[in-house]
Order: sequence, then structure tokens, then C-alpha cells
Amino acid sequence: MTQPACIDDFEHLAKARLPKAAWDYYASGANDMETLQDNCEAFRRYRVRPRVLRDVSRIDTASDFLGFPASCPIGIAPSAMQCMAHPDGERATSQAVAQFQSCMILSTYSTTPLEEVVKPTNASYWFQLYLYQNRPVSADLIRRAERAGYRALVLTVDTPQVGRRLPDARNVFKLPKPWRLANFPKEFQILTASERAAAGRVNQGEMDELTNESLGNRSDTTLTWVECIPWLRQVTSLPIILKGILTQEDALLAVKHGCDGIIVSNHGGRQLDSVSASIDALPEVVAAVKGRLEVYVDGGIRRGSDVFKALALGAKGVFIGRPALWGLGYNGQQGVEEVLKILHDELRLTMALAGCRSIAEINPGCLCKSKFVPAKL
Ligand SMILES: Cc1cc2nc3c(=O)[nH]c(=O)nc-3n(C[C@H](O)[C@H](O)[C@H](O)COP(=O)(O)O)c2cc1C
Ligand SMILES: CCCCC(=O)C(=O)O
Repeated sequence: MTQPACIDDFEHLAKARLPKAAWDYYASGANDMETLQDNCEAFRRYRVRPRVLRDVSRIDTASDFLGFPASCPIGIAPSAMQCMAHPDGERATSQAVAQFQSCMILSTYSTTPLEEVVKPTNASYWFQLYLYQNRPVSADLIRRAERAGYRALVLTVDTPQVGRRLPDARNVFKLPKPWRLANFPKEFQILTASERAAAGRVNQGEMDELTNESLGNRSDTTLTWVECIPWLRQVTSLPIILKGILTQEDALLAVKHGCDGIIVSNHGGRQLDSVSASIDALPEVVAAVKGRLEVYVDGGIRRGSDVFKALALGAKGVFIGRPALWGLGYNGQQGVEEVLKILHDELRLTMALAGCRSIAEINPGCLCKSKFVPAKL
């Protein structure tokens, strides 16, 4: 292959370059990976209803993330440990997003310190948060994110425990040296010594020694609506986005608790296997919130036409997870830029061929459902 021409090409190129354990960590979903597969297939059950003869000589994809302008409504979802894909890791992803002027969500489990990721540009940076029982640790991360210029906090709510990803279990996955979870000091331990001893985990202290499984064991599994959102509101004035909502019931609770946005997401099929594809959950969430907060979606977006479909179903914008990692693994910053450019070009072409000249013109009437799911060629 001389030149990757679509997102799937980047997947193949990255796979050929990455060590097996890193590839497996990025690629895998939970258990039988039904949701992972359905995330992509569900887009194929929607068909576009194109309008013609509408002067599509100028296509405008300008959009915004929480009011901050963006060249198009495609952002980067938070994914942990990007230095395994390329030594420039999160820095490279950030540079690409800055060039592209969109939005990057940085994972708590970044392999680059959060302060070194934000670029002085018009791009938006949001910080993804996992909350710990040791709340001062979380409060400290939030204050650092505020100082560094992050414009929103994205609380991931679908991960009270980490889903079981079989390839990681088989590989006994561990973040390889020299990489470390750079937002935490080396000696930092989330559980106290007595908690660790009680959990039988006396020697699993250092963050850079942690496995995926032990990371999950440090999350606060006691989080509830009534406790954690007010706590967040008390420690920060940044907008709060909840990532991992899949039902109208929880969407309404997000509205009730004054959240600023939702990302409809099943964590790229990595958490509870057999939940709905995120694009299938999107309509009920959009209908429930009735415009009272911004609704974004991630999961399975591999084409500009997928972005178009998500917007037609009411998403304000979309986030991509693995495609950015594939671009990064293939060719660092340039690879991520190419991935964003291809998706942007494909979105523009879809809009032109569907007769939509601006993002605002993309609406539910642009789609219909099809029972026929074409086989992937
Ligand atoms: C390797 C990997 C690591 C991830 N790490 C995080 C994370 O640290 N925090 C988080 O909220 N979501 C994380 N996610 C989920 C993504 O933010 C996103 O929901 C998902 O990847 C979207 O699906 P896609 O990969 O099909 O685009 C991760 C996903 C992948 C693939
Ligand atoms: C504790 C979870 C680690 C990062 C993550 O969210 C993922 O691998 O999906």
C-alpha cells in the first residue's frame, strides 16, 4: 500500500507496526466483542436520503464544541497510554488536533503529563476523569487540568470496574517501560497501604507497574448521582460532560443534575459486552434531553458518512477512539492528521452528495433505516 485511502487502511498499517500486546490492548473489546462489532455494523443499517439540485459548490463543516469553534464536528475520544502507539504519544495527537482545530479529550491514564499536551491554539482540550476513593487525588487532577487550560471535564461513568478483555488477560497486559501513567507521581498510590493489604495487593503499588486490571480496582465503585456530581460542582466551575450514557433514564438524570453534556458511548465495546451500539442508543438520548444539554456520540465511526449519520440522528459532534490510535501508530502526528483529514473529506463529500451545505442542514429526514446490512467487502 503506497498511500492509505480510508480509515481501515490505517488499521492494517498500524497493526503491522505495533507490538502484539499493545495492538491487542487497543483493538480489543470486552468478552465476545458483540458490542464492538455492532458499533460499526449499526451504521450500516442506516441509509442516506439524498436531496439533489441544491447548489453544493460550497460545503461548510464549521461547528463547535461547547461553544468553542471547530473546523468540523469530529473530535478525539480519550484513550489511555498513547505512547505505546508512537513515542510522541499524546503530544502528537494534540499537535494534529491543533492543526485541525477540533477537540481532544485527554485520558486520565495519559502517558504524557496533562500540562504538556495542551497547545496554545484555538483547539479545545477536555480532560477525562476517573474518580478515586481518595478524593484529594481527583481534586488535585482537576485543579491541574483547570490551570493547564482544559475547557471541560469528561467524567467517564461506564467504568466502575474494568470490562474483561480476553486478549489482555492472555497477554497479562502491562504498560511497558519506559512509559508510565504520567499524570501521577511515581510514588503515588491510590489505595492506602492498609487498603492494599486488605485487598491482598501489597506489592502492586507503583502506577507504572500497574496492569489494566489493577487500574480498574482503584476506581471508586461507590459513585452515585447524588454524591459525585455535586462534589464535582463544588470543586470546579468547568463544564461537566458525562461519558458512557446509553439510556433515556440516565440522560434525564444528567439533565436533572445540571450536567453540560453527554457522550453517548459504550466505551468502544470495552466495558459491558452486549449493550447497544452507541448509534442505536443515540436517538432515545436525544429525544429525552430535548436540547437541554449537548449530546455527542462515540463508537464505531470509521467513515465520514458515519459522522453524517450521527449528526442526522441529533449528535452535536462525534469522537473517534481507535482510528486516531491507528493514525498515531502508523505515522505519529502526521498519521493522526491524515485520519482526521480523510474523515473530514468524506464528511464533506457525503454532505455534497446528500444536498447538505452546512452542518445545520443535516437532519433526521436525511436518513432512513434499512433491514439489509451489506456484507463488508
Ligand atoms: C485503547 C483504548 C483506550 C481507552 N481509554 C479510555 C480512557 O482512558 N478513558 C475513557 O473514558 N475512555 C477510554 N476509551 C474509550 C474511548 O474513549 C471511546 O469511547 C471509544 O474508543 C470509541 O470507540 P471507537 O474506538 O470505535 O472509536 C479507550 C478506548 C480504547 C480503544
Ligand atoms: C482503567 C481503564 C483503563 C483505560 C480505559 O478506559 C480502557 O482501556 O478502556
